[in-house]
Amino acid sequence: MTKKRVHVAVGVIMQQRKIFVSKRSEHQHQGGLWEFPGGKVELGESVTDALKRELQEEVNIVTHKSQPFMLIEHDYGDKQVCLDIHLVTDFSGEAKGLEGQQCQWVEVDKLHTLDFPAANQGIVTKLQAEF
Ligand SMILES: Nc1nc2c([nH]c(=O)n2[C@@H]2O[C@H](COP(=O)(O)OP(=O)(O)OP(=O)(O)O)[C@@H](O)[C@H]2O)c(=O)[nH]1
Ligand SMILES: [Mg+2]
Repeated sequence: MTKKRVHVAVGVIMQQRKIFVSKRSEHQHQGGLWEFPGGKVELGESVTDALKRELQEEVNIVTHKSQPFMLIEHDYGDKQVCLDIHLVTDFSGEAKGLEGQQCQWVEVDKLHTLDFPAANQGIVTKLQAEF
């Protein structure tokens, strides 16, 4: 049986050494863990467009500038994901959870104190090494 493989646009929203994170709801895949906002890239959609759409839908911001940061392939067993992670360096609007999810701005230095899905470990490590 072939496993589902999902291409995900993920946004690291950064402002003055703080990063905006939200909590996945319990019923979602990897529920109850913190995440960088984002979601699935739809058929025929570019990653940049998917990122812009998801960030507007989930956390209320309009992305003006983003740049590729890293790509992570991870197999959860029940699901295989390809996280296409982008740094969001310019946006407008106040970041807030539009889907009832808990959100917070967290210092880069404190990112490792939050519980993220396993696939995110590499993102936290790279962010703390570079910023
Ligand atoms: N958005 C996001 N998804 C992540 C992260 N890390 C990670 O493993 N994922 C996985 O990526 C997959 C897709 O993301 P998603 O659930 O946000 O997709 P979506 O917004 O389109 O929502 P939906 O599932 O309700 O349609 C999930 O299986 C999720 O567990 C992360 O930091 N951010
Ligand atoms: Mg999502």
